Amino acid sequence: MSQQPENDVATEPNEDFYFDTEKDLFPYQKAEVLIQALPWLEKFSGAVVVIKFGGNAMIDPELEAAFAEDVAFLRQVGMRPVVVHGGGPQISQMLDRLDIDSEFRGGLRVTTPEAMDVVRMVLTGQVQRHLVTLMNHRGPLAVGLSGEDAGLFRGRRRTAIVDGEEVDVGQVGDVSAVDPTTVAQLLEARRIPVVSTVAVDEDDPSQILNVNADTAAAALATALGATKLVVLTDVEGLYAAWPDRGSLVRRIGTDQLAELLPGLASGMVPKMEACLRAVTGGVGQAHVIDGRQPHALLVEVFTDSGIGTMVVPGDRPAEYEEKAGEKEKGTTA
Ligand SMILES: Nc1ncnc2c1ncn2[C@@H]1O[C@H](COP(=O)(O)OP(=O)(O)O)[C@@H](O)[C@H]1O
Ligand SMILES: CC(=O)N[C@@H](CCC(=O)OP(=O)(O)O)C(=O)O
Repeated sequence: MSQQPENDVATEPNEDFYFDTEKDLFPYQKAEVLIQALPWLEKFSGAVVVIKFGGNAMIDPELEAAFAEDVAFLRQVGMRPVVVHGGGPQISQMLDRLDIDSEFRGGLRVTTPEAMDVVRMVLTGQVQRHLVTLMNHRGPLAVGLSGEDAGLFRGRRRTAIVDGEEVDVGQVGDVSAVDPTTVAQLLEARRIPVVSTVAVDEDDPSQILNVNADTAAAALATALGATKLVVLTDVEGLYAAWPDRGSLVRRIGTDQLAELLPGLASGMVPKMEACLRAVTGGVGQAHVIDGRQPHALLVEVFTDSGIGTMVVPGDRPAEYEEKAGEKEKGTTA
């Protein structure tokens, strides 16, 4: 999806964020940071957090390493992180190398049987393996799973909507059923599951389907009764009037998000749909945050102000950047 034209106007990450904690923080400020984290450490102890890591964030090795550290940190302080990864740019690169045509319609990759082989190979054989190895630098905790494993994801073919018309996009599906047993068992064993988003076709179990990773992350978060879904992307969050930078939404209720959705441009649609589905499905809160900022995940979870866009249940008018107060401490599922 990152190939879409909206990306041309993506905002630049804030360079001021890069600082050296040893040089730039006085010792008492370090203590301040730790103290600020305390209520969140208490609140999220034992919480299941599903994190969607997009293919765009994986292009930068430093960001990837920071992400792996953040996930290890969450696990180390007693949370139960689950990583669901994308890999759109990596799939496109491999399709190009193999000279296989690839295009997106309505935000979904048109997936021929030949392209599906490449999607499966890149997601489970390349991207997932790479993330598992990276995360295991800090201890042998990460275990890779595909949606094909132990009935994790079953799917149904879907079409795309382009200019109001239904369009066939081939072997592309929506998640129709999730069996989270194996993921839950891994969490129980204090492992970190790393999930690729291929689903078995419910109507023809000899076939597999390509599922958008945001959609799959939401389905898994719902099935696990997760406390939080966090989607990392390449923009600060949801802009209500994209690309007007003054319209960054800090917090929004599901009712208002449902009203906003039909007017959104395609890049944000699967992400906001995923947040909406997860929170209406019982996940306490969903966040879209800027994966271009190192340690964005830790900032979101452990600081009072949080970052990005937070989706909460029910009727809450959108709050914009300057109006947002302290982030809401959602209910633990
Ligand atoms: N209303 C909006 N708010 C924020 N970003 C938007 C909006 N509409 C479209 N976009 C685009 O969506 C992009 C994120 O989607 P995508 O590229 O598919 O992300 P990812 O690769 O992380 O899945 C942003 O970079 C931006 O260009
Ligand atoms: C159906 C569909 O479009 N599937 C996506 C799956 C990967 C994905 O969603 O990756 P990102 O999160 O990096 O975009 C694709 O083929 O690119």
